[in-house]
Amino acid sequence: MGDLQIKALKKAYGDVKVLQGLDLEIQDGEFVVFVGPSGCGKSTLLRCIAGLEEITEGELRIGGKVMNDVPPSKRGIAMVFQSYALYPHMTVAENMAFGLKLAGASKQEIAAAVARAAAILQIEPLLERKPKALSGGQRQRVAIGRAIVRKPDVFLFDEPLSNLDAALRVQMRVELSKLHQELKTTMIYVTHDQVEAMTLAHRIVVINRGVIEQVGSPLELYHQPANLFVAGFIGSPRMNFLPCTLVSAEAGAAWVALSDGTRLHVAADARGLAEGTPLTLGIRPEHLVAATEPGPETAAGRIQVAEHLGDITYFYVDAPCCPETLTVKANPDNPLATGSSAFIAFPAEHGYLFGQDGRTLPRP
Ligand SMILES: Nc1ncnc2c1ncn2[C@@H]1O[C@H](COP(=O)(O)OP(=O)(O)OP(=O)(O)O)[C@@H](O)[C@H]1O
Repeated sequence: MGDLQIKALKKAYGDVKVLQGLDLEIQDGEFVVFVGPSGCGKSTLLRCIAGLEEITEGELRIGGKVMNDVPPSKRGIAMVFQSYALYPHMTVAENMAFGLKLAGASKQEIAAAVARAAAILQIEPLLERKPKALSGGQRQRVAIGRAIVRKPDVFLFDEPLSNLDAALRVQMRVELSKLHQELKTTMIYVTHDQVEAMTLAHRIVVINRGVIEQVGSPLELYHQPANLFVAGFIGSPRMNFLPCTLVSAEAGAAWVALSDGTRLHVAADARGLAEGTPLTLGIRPEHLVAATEPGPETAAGRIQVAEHLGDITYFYVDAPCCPETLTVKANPDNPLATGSSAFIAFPAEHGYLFGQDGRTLPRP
């Protein structure tokens, strides 16, 4: 069975603590994606699961068995790397067969497994070629095929698509999703590409500095980020953050003042915090509204750059209410242009307030 339990897992290289005591459960058949900024420890966690790195402290179970001291080949896992790691002197078929051959499988078994994987990945016409005669996307398919033939309980993917061009990434992403639907095997996938994480995962694990910040479905993380870090990490372009102070709080609603004095109403529960408490207001680009005329609760600004992408327009707005440039996602028929004055509205129901500890204040 491909279920995993990770308990208080720590990994250190000498004095460098890379993973700081992680707890995580993964169900059999789940597609789980680890995301986080460069150096946060996501590959290290994957390599600890694979057995390529020793676990410093804590416990890893796969299928109920403690795996801490079990060698990689006995863990029931297969790993696909960014670099493909194919043997250049072997054909595609030989590359795919190699692991089974080492494990002592019969010729018939090997042939059947290779044929099945080749059919799933639609690489039958390539079986007799050497890796150098394949495109990047085809090589990655062979690397995945090599993992499939081993019928692992758990697939581990370490940024498998990052060497491919944008169009091929999209295509392979869809294929990986289909592959998972077909095999229904647990998949654990590391990426720094948010779109990959959002589209592939049942659950995303957001890691930051060796700590899990939040675990949840893509839309949970998007709509209910637990803290400022997750709010800023999930979603592209990023959520806008504005420093503000608390003016007053009632059940499910707070008034805050931005740095230019603009007062806004936000659907968040700030009761219990003192007036004047510094907070951060977060609001996503698609929820800000840029208008030509002022309205109630609008802040004045100027459009620094308007990017017209056809189906949508992005406005980058400098406004005294915010030290950072605001990003506004607008309809293409919005008449504002580079250099225009703009009035930015912050619909209360779409705002998030973050406390000084970075945690999201409760929302109604
Ligand atoms: N063998 C090692 N010795 C010392 N430090 C290491 C070693 N391997 C990794 N690290 C450190 O551990 C941290 C986490 O590395 P890891 O590769 O897991 O990050 P990551 O989140 O996968 O980043 P990226 O997206 O850049 O690959 C980094 O700060 C890295 O420098």
